[in-house]
Amino acid sequence: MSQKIILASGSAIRAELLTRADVPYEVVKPRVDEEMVRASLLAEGESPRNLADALAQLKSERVGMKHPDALTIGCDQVLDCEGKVFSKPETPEQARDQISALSGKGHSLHTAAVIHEGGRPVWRKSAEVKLTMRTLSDSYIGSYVTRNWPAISWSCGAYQVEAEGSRLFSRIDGDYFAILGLPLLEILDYLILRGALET
Ligand SMILES: Nc1nc2c(ncn2[C@H]2C[C@H](O)[C@@H](COP(=O)(O)OP(=O)(O)OP(=O)(O)O)O2)c(=O)[nH]1
Repeated sequence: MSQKIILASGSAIRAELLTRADVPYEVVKPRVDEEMVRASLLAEGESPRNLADALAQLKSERVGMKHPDALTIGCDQVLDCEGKVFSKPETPEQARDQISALSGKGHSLHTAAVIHEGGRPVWRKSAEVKLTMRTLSDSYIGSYVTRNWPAISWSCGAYQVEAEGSRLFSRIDGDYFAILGLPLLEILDYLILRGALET
């Protein structure tokens, strides 16, 4: 019986990526007030990269402490555009405003994952993806949001790069899976190294 793997995340896309890779795992959603932690760390001047790492660690810890024998994966993703941090849009209007703010510019997605076992973090990975968004017309942004709401409400960038969102970008530098919120290949590497997955 291989070691239990827990995904401490409510993210459907993260779960989908593990399922598609045939990883045996359970989901246990972390009870963390992300917005409060995010606001306080940003107020202290924390960088987007370190913010994502701190939140990923908090989520993996919160769940992992209750499952010390498991490998518990916590994740987080922060979008940074010219020093402004964006979160998942709550309304189509917020999605339109957010995409308008990113239009014609570059932004970074900072994706972090931390694995917790036996009461402590045993592995971590941070990945940055740089994305260059085309200059988009207001009418296209409006129709994009209308066509893709509410699916894009679960993305911190208000886009789904695996769907119509690919049209928004002229260039992407970085790992595709990290855009979707999970440094998948690096996590699989570690799970194989630990003998939790066979190859
Ligand atoms: N399907 C899709 N999801 C994306 C894309 N870009 C970002 N995301 C998702 C991945 C994450 O679920 C979400 C980033 O927000 P968080 O890191 O706070 O995760 P979330 O609140 O979804 O779940 P969690 O905090 O782990 O319970 O955005 C994309 O292009 N396509």
